[in-house]
Amino acid sequence: MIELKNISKLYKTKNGEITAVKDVSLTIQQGEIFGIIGYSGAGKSTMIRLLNGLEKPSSGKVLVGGQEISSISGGKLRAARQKISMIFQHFNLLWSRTVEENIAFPLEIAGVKKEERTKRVNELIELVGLSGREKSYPSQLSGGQKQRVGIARALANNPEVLLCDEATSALDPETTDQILELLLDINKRLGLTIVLITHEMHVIRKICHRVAVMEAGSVVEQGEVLQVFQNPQAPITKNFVMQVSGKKEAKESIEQILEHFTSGKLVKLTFIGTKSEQPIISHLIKEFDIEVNIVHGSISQTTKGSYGNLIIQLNGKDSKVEEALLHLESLEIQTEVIEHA
Ligand SMILES: Nc1ncnc2c1ncn2[C@@H]1O[C@H](COP(=O)(O)OP(=O)(O)OP(=O)(O)O)[C@@H](O)[C@H]1O
Repeated sequence: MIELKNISKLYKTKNGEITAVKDVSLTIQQGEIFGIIGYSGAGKSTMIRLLNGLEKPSSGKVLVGGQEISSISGGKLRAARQKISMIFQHFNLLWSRTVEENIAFPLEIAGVKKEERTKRVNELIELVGLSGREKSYPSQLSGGQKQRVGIARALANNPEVLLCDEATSALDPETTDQILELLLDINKRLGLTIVLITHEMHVIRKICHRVAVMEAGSVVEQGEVLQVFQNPQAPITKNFVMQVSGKKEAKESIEQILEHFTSGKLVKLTFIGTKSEQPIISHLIKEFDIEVNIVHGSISQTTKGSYGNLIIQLNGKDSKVEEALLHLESLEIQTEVIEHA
């Protein structure tokens, strides 16, 4: 759906040249949610502007739906950009227009007739969960509701690609989750390709299928989200993964328990892509007649299953504990005995 081939973008400034994007190649599949993560100045916004044709690359090619966005201009570019929509960190709504008038705006520009426009606006309001707020002004809405308007407006002309520019960075954690769930739902229902840029690994974990990590203009790592979480390579990726893995707390918990550790085995379980519905712990207790104490846990959901670690203390007959460990391995949960008394 989207292909970036050896893209570089240089800016000439008074103090010399700045390379905002350096030889980036990426392929984003149709229907995929693809995340680009990086700290401030990594080149994420420049990437978004290259993707929607607002900027031309200094070298390389940008293809969206087979069309080379980076080499067209004028009417052709405007037509191509109709397939690419965008939502923003600060929503960019028209403050003097109501919710329904904001959503109708791109339809008016596209010359859609009044009757059809009203029908489409109603569908979109329903889709983003804003029924009852049609006549409200943006100033009367919460941040989450404003972003819902932004999403509805972005979807008005049935785009093929939705670009999200730090779309949840201005929202509190709970509202962030609600908006991310809405994006996931829209991706599933409409098969829309979503590209999002963010500095928060939580956003990547929650909804992305694949991720590219950017640093100083380059993509330093890319891959399936679960794989990147499981085995981050670049130091910056390790930092991002730490944002959500709770590793520091785990270390402290282990140190604390080791001080008083007198019986059983202390085992670290690593879940990668495990189905969270499985009642693993209660099954261990019932089936193997052992005691299980949870010492520390940090398990997160990704679109491809659970990811994370659980540190448990197992007490019981040696043979039963061994059987329990074998059982866990049969469920493709990695086990590592950290300590035994
Ligand atoms: N129009 C421009 N002219 C000159 N330099 C620019 C321009 N746009 C971006 N840059 C520079 O390119 C680099 C990448 O900027 P960019 O805004 O793409 O990063 P970012 O990852 O989006 O960061 P942030 O989240 O802070 O916006 C920075 O060093 C920035 O100063």
